[in-house]
Amino acid sequence: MEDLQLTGKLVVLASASPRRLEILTNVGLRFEVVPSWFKETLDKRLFKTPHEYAVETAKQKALEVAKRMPFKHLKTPDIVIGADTVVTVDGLILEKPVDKQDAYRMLSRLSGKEHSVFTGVAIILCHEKEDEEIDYQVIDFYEETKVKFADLSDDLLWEYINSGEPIGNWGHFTEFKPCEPMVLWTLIQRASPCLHRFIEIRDKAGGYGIQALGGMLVEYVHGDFLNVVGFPLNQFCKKLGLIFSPPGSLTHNSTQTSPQGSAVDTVPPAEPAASSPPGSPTHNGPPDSQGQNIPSASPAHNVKQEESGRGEEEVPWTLVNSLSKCSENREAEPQGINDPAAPDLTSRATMQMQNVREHETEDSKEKLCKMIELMDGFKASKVLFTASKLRVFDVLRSSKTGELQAEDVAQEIKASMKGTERLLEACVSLGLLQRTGKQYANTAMSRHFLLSDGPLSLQGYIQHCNELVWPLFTHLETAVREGTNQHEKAFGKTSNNLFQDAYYSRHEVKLRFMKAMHSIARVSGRDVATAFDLSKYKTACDLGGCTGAMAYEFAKAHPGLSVTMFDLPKVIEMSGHFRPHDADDRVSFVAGDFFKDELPKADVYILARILHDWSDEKVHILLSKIAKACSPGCAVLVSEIFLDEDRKGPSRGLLQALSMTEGRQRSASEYSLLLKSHGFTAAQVKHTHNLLDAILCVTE
Ligand SMILES: C[S@@+](CC[C@H](N)C(=O)[O-])C[C@H]1O[C@@H](n2cnc3c(N)ncnc32)[C@H](O)[C@@H]1O
Repeated sequence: MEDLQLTGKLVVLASASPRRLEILTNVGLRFEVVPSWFKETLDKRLFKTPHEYAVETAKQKALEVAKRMPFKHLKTPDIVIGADTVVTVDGLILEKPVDKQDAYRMLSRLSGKEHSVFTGVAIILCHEKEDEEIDYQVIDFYEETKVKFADLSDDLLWEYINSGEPIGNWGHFTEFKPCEPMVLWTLIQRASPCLHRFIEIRDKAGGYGIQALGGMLVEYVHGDFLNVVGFPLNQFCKKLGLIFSPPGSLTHNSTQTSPQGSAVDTVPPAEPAASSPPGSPTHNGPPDSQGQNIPSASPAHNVKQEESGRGEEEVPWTLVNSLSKCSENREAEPQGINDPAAPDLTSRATMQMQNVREHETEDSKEKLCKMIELMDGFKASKVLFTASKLRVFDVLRSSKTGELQAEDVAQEIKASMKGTERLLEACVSLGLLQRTGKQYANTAMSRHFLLSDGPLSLQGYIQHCNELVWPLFTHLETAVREGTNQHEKAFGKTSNNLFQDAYYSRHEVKLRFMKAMHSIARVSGRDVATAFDLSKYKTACDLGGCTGAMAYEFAKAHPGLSVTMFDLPKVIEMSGHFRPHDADDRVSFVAGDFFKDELPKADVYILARILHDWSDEKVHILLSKIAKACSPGCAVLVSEIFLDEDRKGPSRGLLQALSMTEGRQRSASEYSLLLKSHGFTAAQVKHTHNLLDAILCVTE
């Protein structure tokens, strides 16, 4: 039996469930946790069977993460695992109770009866194609386990409900942050709903947790016990074994014959992760009987652990392989406490207490992980800044094979061998580079965002962070004590007007600032430009449009729209440097000061990253001027980082506020109120899940 490994692959669990995490961790799988944002709102009536519903939900959860990660986390996973567990009884699907009454309703329905627990699992294989589009292949299956509850008195039920377990006995909410390297710009990009966000873990389908106190309610379990806990490990391992079997040994017959159902689909890259009912192209589509859509573990994947630099605790693949080769037929023998080998009730209770302790340990490990990440965050950021500044990513790209040894890189970047090696190794650990043997190469994420001439290059913004934001943050303590911006301390110069005094006083600083704005506008511009239907408008004016990157995105997205880009004369004189090769002549440039000069006439005024920079007083001056220039039906589109309504995130916005001069960050409803006070109403808000969100309001 060949040993197969997931070495070097980025495996992601798209679930915040500590139980799933524990089950997979226990078998030695190394993975990251990125909880899915997919809302479990599929219409159950559209599904013929409960397992179809669970499988579809699992698939949508996993796809949402697979599609979000390249943009929000700046890395493409190799494998994303999604799961959804439902309990069914009397033809009803029970999910997670929302409160104690709901838990009582569910548990009393289960009392004295046998019910089924279905877990749908989706394994998404992500393949980056040559054009950097990503192919998603879906392997899904489900597992059913039958569980019988004893007759439960009301007193017992309430005692159990009041223990807190049915709706989360480690607190209803837990602060969750997966263990990942914290790179400043990763933070900036993805912190929003992922970091510092409270994620519900009261995730007990049917309102009980069999692995803890809820186990005492159970008379018998027929089938996979771990399936009831939340993840059918046995069948999952078999499927993994099939997927990563050596070429030739792959069979997909199981997708047609397995009683537990399994399907292989390819999802087109452009497809949104929206909910889709069964029968949609991605649901239970025909399996690829030739196996062509399934990647096999090629010898290249079987790199030795010491070469890969990852994974000393690999999955015991011999076991996984054996499982995968086992007959697909389920064993008819019941498992659980009817099984003579199963532990008696007392020892089960002891095991459950042990489980509680293990969960607590896991919980504190997660917290420690987060602490370490926070403590080391600045080092990671500086590694990124330094590697970018030394052009490490460009140097690797320019080599013939796309990979170089440390000494060649050292020579190219004119740095010491020892220092370069350390830098490259640190980059590998942060996912910025990959290493095979002694050869270093860019990762997909670096190719995407870190090459200086890439269409989505963040180099400009990274250098701005390095040269301007970093020195400001070294004076954070004073900034907090004094409540002021620390430009003078950091740069030996006061800045009353951020742009005139700080950014535009020297040519190279201005160019750097413009490059920074340009890179953010290139990365976020399309999502902002397509956030709303602007087809009824003919003209737009992008106030403070800087290099015009956003204006070009609007022109591209709206064929009937002409866009005037308006900015200070010092900026307009340089904006030609940033003109795209396919520049649209519907974009024109006007120089002026939006506080003092007359504004160009337009149907829509765009304010992208403008309002947060100014005091309330100046914001009102600007909005009054826009309101005056508008005729009825005109609109204002504001694009900013929108704070959550409770101002608890995203940290990207709140961290940025720490180095602000006179401005401040606002939530969508604060922007809406602000605009309303100038006669702009009927707010439409778009959270783009990119760097900037958007709000559109119209004049009455
Ligand atoms: C934070 S940048 C945003 C750039 C651009 N809107 C974007 O999203 O990429 C602010 C812009 O406002 C411009 N700006 C600042 N003060 C201005 C003024 N008084 N009149 C016109 N533009 C101004 C700056 O030159 C700069 O381009």
